[in-house]
Amino acid sequence: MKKIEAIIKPFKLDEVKEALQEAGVQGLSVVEVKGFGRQKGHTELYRGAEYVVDFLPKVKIEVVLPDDQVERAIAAIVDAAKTDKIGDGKIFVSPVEQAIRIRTGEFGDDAI
Ligand SMILES: Nc1ncnc2c1ncn2[C@@H]1O[C@H](COP(=O)(O)OP(=O)(O)OP(=O)(O)O)[C@@H](O)[C@H]1O
Repeated sequence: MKKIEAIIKPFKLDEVKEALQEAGVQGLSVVEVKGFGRQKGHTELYRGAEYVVDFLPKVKIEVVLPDDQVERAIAAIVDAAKTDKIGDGKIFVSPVEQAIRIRTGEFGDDAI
């Protein structure tokens, strides 16, 4: 299993969620975050206003999925989240040791 953490522009959340569902993802978590990337010091548009990039509001999607779904999910996120402007976001992938579905007691891929 792997965990994908995708930090995206907030207005792209619905589109990315739908793309992930189409790619077979069964569940995910969303966290509101603030951050900056390499482009600090530049300005970025957020809801029609121009911000000097310090800490910009972003949304982080966390999804744990079987190894064989990772490539498809990444492609779905990139496709849905891309605007070709700075601040489009980043995707991080890390290994997950175990998952447990509390109600049923299932483990591993069966629990996702
Ligand atoms: N190395 C990192 N570690 C953790 N979070 C990061 C990292 N880089 C970027 N982020 C998070 O991702 C968000 C989006 O990054 P952003 O797209 O601005 O990166 P960038 O490198 O400047 O790319 P771009 O050139 O497309 O703007 C940041 O606001 C921050 O929350």
